[in-house]
Amino acid sequence: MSKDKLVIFDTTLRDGEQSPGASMDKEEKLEIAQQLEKMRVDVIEAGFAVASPGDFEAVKLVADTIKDSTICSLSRAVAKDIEVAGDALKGANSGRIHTFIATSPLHMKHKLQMEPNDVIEQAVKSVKLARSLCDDVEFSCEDAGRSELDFMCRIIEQVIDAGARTINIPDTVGYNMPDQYANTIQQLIERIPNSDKAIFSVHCHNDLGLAVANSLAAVQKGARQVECTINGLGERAGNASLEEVVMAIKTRPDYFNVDVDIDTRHIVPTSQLVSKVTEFAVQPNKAIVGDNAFAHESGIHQDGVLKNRETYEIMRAEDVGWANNRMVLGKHSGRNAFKSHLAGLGIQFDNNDDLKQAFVAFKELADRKHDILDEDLLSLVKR
Ligand SMILES: CC(=O)SCCNC(=O)CCNC(=O)[C@H](O)C(C)(C)COP(=O)(O)OP(=O)(O)OC[C@H]1O[C@@H](n2cnc3c(N)ncnc32)[C@H](O)[C@@H]1OP(=O)(O)O
Ligand SMILES: CC(C)C(=O)C(=O)O
Repeated sequence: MSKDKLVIFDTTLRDGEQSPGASMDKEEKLEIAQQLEKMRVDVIEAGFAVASPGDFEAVKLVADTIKDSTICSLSRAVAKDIEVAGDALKGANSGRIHTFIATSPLHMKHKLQMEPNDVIEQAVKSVKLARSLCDDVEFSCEDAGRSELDFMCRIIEQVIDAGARTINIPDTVGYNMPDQYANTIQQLIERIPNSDKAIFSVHCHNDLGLAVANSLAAVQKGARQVECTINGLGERAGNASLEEVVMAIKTRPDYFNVDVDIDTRHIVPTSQLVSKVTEFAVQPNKAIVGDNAFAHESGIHQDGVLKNRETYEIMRAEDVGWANNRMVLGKHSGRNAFKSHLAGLGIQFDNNDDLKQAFVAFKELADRKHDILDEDLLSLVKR
């Protein structure tokens, strides 16, 4: 049986850009969008067109240039925002207006200062306006993670009737636990009478480090779009990371009953581009795209990987865009990796005693020095 497609919606250029210090100009956004298109991302949220003249120009440039991915602009449930988003998207091959309004009691009372029924009315009006400008409309219940299920059922049923074709359920403040969030998605799909007319989407924040876990749990309960960002960039602690979501699905086809179209070989180059443009370094131990994600320094691991990579690697470095996996010689390394590395430098040992002696000298050096370079090894062997 063929698997359902999971839509990958990248919001690096919108929610990612909301990280303090990560703002991008239109040329930078276009360069990243081109890389995302190459990777075969389904939807690229290029910005929030009404936010500034520069962001309008950026969304417009991306919409006018990118042909293979759908280009999206965010907008509040406010007529002007929606009209400006529609204007910016006019040149798109495939455009999407994404409109949102908060649905949690806290946000409605204190931030919007609106009655719940008025929130529903404004949402419906906004979706209708967006549909008059664009066939593809997404609606988000902001702070869905702290919203009441009955109220979300009411508003979502009505926005679907008004023409929204993607319904996004953001855990805006990263408050939910995986089973709780997945249960919300399942309940919404089961209880909303017209839920079959829309794709349910998830958008998770990482305040408790659960953004990817929550997104994947929701996929198991029927979500068919995941909103995510490269390197997990995003407001506060960030969003679900695209590379982690995609590689979880690719690596565990036995577990997930969905598939993604992403060409994963572009993941590392895209991560490096986003890091260069935003000047946000990627931590070395970051899954998939960190420098150490496919590096081994411990002797037992190195020995295993030399015999069979699968002993300590669940993915191939080459499949996500690294040139290869890496063996790093250091204080935890063992004789097998040491010997194999020196063989790569053209050095063979005549007998076991020579190897033993060189290895003892290497361990002494590794206790003193952080990074062992090939020059260090060569001079050590000469001695
Ligand atoms: C969870 C998220 O990531 S939501 C997206 C967050 N991203 C951004 O805010 C980035 C872009 N934002 C901006 O450039 C500006 O905030 C703008 C242009 C949207 C609005 O700017 P301003 O008009 O100066 O309003 P300001 O930002 O101070 O306040 C927001 C106003 O929008 C209202 N509002 C907030 N969300 C919504 C919504 N989804 N629909 C309708 N109104 C909303 C607030 O209640 C507030 O209204 P008030 O001015 O009557 O009190
Ligand atoms: C506007 C929505 C999609 C959002 O970014 C959030 O709630 O975090």
